[in-house]
Amino acid sequence: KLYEDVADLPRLEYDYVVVGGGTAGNVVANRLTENPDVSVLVLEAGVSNEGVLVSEVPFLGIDLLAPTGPYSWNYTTTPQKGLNGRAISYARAYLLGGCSSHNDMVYTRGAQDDFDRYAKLTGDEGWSWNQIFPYFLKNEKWTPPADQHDTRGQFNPGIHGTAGPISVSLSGFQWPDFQRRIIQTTEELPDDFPFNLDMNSGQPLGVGWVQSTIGHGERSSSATGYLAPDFIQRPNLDVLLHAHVSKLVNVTQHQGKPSFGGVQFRSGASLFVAEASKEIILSAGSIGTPQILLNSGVGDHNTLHALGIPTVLDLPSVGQNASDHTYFGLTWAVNSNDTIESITQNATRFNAASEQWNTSRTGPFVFAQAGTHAGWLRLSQNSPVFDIHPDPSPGPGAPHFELLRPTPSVVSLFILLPVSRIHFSQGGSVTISSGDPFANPLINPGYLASEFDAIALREGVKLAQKFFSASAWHGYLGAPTINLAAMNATEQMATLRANVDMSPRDATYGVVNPDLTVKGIAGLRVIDASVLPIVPGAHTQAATYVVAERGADLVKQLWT
Ligand SMILES: Cc1cc2nc3c(=O)[nH]c(=O)nc-3n(C[C@H](O)[C@H](O)[C@H](O)COP(=O)(O)OP(=O)(O)OC[C@H]3O[C@@H](n4cnc5c(N)ncnc54)[C@H](O)[C@@H]3O)c2cc1C
Repeated sequence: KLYEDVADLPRLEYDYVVVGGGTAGNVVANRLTENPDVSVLVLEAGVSNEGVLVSEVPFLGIDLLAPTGPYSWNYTTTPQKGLNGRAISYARAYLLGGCSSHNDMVYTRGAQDDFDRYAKLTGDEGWSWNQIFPYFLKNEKWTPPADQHDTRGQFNPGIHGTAGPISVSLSGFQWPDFQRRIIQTTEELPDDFPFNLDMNSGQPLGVGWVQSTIGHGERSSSATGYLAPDFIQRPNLDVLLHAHVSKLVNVTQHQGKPSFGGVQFRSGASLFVAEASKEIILSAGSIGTPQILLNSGVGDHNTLHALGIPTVLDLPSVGQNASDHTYFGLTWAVNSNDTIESITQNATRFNAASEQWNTSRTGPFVFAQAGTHAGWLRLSQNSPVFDIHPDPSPGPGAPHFELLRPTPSVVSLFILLPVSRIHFSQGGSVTISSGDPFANPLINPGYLASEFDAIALREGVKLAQKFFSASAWHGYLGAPTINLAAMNATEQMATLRANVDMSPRDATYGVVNPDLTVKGIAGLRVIDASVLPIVPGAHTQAATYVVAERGADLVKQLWT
């Protein structure tokens, strides 16, 4: 059941307490409560996703991405060396479903090479592409687009799940002229921009149709999917909103290891403790999870000591090695009236679109503004960057960057995502600077921290320009609307992960073992995006879902 007020909660003792009702947390809660003998409490700091129109309507999702507002944690990064010392706003979802309730809904699994590298880095074949693949299918429910258009040639039905909780579909609204030009570009410049029938096959390179976590014209999130009415009504599952977790408490020793028996959280003006008899599972995401570990005395001893936090376990890797994709927008004017702006800046069309969505879940409002297509591309093998920097990608089948978000707009926007972390020392970090567990953490995504990132970004800009140089765009594309030389470069891409890294069981670095248990602590696991050892060359919600699906199985295996 979903609770808004702690006073209504039937109890404060459960088998499992899951911290964070986000993308991963709700998966774990759902799968564990498949067993009616098991009880689970989810503690979520944010608000309900119910009735939040900007979360439900794909077209309006872009409004949610503002880093401030009622559905955001309102974070700011530390000054970024790679951005000339600028600090930037950093969006993180503050509502049930976490980032799956506010993200761009782009569905990308990543490359086979990404997961095979995870298997290598953790020493656990269970994280390899072949063994993780069934979890993609388990998570997904392939759904016809809202406009029921003929999708042949736009995806490969053989690699999609049909019965999972998360709906995935191709766009249910079309921009025919614009889309035709994209496909024409893949035919005109196939060496640089080959067509890829389905970028979710494990071989993402090329340009293909974007798939989104949308079903029947609405956003599909971990809240709407994994906490759907059939699941949230389970008598063994309680979800408490407005429950801001501060730290883990009640330390005892269990088989020679420290163990936390309780989770302290703030609800209203008061503090409460929820107890877990089996495990506490941290699913608070790449910022919340390391912050809670540090608040609890699990982290670098010197940092903790300086802040007056007693060390429970000296684990220096907590919050380190963070990385994020970098976002860079290029814009052009277009000679067309069939644009996003023709809806957003025309009250009559906007209201008509709204009405159409309300009555039939069709029309422009089912379109997620993340774009109709995406391209996953590599630097040329002969690029001089490889003379000064080893190739950071996990293999020849993985991209160095993405060209995303070609949308029929007054501006056509591209995003570039250099994917370059190859060594732990290159990462950013999430840490704390205060003994107050409710103070905002210090978030350093390490944007453009490595020379490789900057060079790859420059090469990506050239590729984006080349894409639009195809004759397919003649007469359509106007002048660039930005002056590249005067640009400040990069905004948040917000796929931050890898600061509670998985590492082999016997490794002296890392935070969690391959089974996601926290090293050196009993009864504590991390199941969210923060455990991925290196950011995948993809948007990260699909990877997070499979981490959570496998993570839940690992918990079940231990306790049954
Ligand atoms: C702006 C933005 C756009 C994105 N777009 C895409 C996209 O289009 N496609 C894609 O694949 N990926 C996208 N991502 C990335 C993807 O959504 C995330 O990587 C993924 O959802 C992370 O899941 P998670 O479970 O680790 O964390 P989250 O989903 O963030 O869940 C963490 C939950 O824990 C809660 N929490 C945190 N701290 C506490 C605390 N102390 N007490 C209680 N609760 C707490 C949070 O409120 C949140 O609900 C985007 C991310 C952002 C931020």
